[in-house]
Amino acid sequence: MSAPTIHKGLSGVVVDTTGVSMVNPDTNSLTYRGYPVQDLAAHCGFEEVAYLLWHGELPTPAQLAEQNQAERAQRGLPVELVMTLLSLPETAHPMDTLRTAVSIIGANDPAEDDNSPEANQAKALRLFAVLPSVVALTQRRRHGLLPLPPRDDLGYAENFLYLTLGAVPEPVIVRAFETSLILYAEHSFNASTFTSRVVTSTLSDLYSAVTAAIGALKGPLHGGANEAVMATFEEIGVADKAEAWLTKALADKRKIMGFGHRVYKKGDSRVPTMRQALQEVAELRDGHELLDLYEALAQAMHTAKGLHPNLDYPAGPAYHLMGFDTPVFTPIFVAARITGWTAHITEQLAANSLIRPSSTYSGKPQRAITRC
Ligand SMILES: CC(=O)SCCNC(=O)CCNC(=O)[C@H](O)C(C)(C)COP(=O)(O)OP(=O)(O)OC[C@H]1O[C@@H](n2cnc3c(N)ncnc32)[C@H](O)[C@@H]1OP(=O)(O)O
Ligand SMILES: O=C([O-])CC(=O)C(=O)O
Repeated sequence: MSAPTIHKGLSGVVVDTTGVSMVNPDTNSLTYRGYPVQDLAAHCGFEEVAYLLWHGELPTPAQLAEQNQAERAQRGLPVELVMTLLSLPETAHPMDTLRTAVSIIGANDPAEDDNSPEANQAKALRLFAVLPSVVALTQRRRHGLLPLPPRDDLGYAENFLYLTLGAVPEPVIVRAFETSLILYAEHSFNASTFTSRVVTSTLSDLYSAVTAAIGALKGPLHGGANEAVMATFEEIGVADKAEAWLTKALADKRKIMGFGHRVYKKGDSRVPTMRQALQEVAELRDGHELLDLYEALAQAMHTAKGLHPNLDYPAGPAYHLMGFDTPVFTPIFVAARITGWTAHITEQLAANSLIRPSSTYSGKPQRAITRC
């Protein structure tokens, strides 16, 4: 019998179908429920995109109004949750705080184990509504500030920025932020989404699946890269030093965060839209030096390795210029991706099969016990 072929990292393995989104590396395209993500970023709000991912169609004005009303009503954090989150060490990474928050919200939900589509949609909307408050709490705590109460007169992106930064910024910043949320919302069977589907496939609950997905997203080979990109920029300093820095980093066999992708080999479909948003933020926030460094490193990386930036590369500096602290970049990604994760959890449950792949044994041959 010939040995089975092993696909390390499940690379190229098709494990299921999905109707949520399609990533096409040949045409460098990404569609959510059939709509190109660039069109959604140009014409829709993040709340509409969330509705689309959950329900399969863009909302009518009445459907959007109903969702917005329910979302705005659930933005606040219960006092006990705030107290528990503030009891975590100040050194806790905001991703750990976020993961803990989801776990606590789940433990307090009497419908936690109800896996009906209706109950899970209610949980998805609740997490969607509340996560910006948790992200904002983590940034404000870093500055010795208490959380602000959410504002139900503001849209999702505006309220998120207000809660974190203490004021609603210029419309250009709001739109660039909203663009990033739309681009981050969904990306087929990426590692964190797949994690959420694995957990769901055991018929566990939605909060457990999301908690696990947050853990998967935290790693620098996945969502954590948007924070690592900023660390790279800080290490390099100025554009003139990018090429020499890269030569040494590659000689040291370092991974350059924000470059490369498991699926896209000719460039990430979302980068041009986010690069444009970064440009607009940089023009408003005196970010020309950072933009020069961005271009210098991207050019050097292309020359040295033929590798293209992924979405984390423009998102990191854009968030920095908007006023976010680096440790909240990946939590912002969570707040956006909660829409995609929960759409996949619902899809997994609708046609479930336990996810349990096989392996080839590579350990010691069978042997007899001689010691105990
Ligand atoms: C939103 C997101 O999650 S997007 C991804 C964010 N992650 C990052 O930016 C982390 C940096 N990038 C990487 O580590 C990788 O490109 C990954 C993990 C994203 C994809 O990994 P893979 O699909 O396994 O990469 P792939 O097989 O295409 O790698 C080909 C070669 O390029 C190298 N390579 C790929 N990305 C990078 C990088 N960022 N820096 C240096 N070398 C790299 C690999 O080491 C490999 O080299 P080798 O053939 O000498 O071993
Ligand atoms: O698809 C992936 O592997 C990673 C990614 O870009 C995402 O999750 O947005």
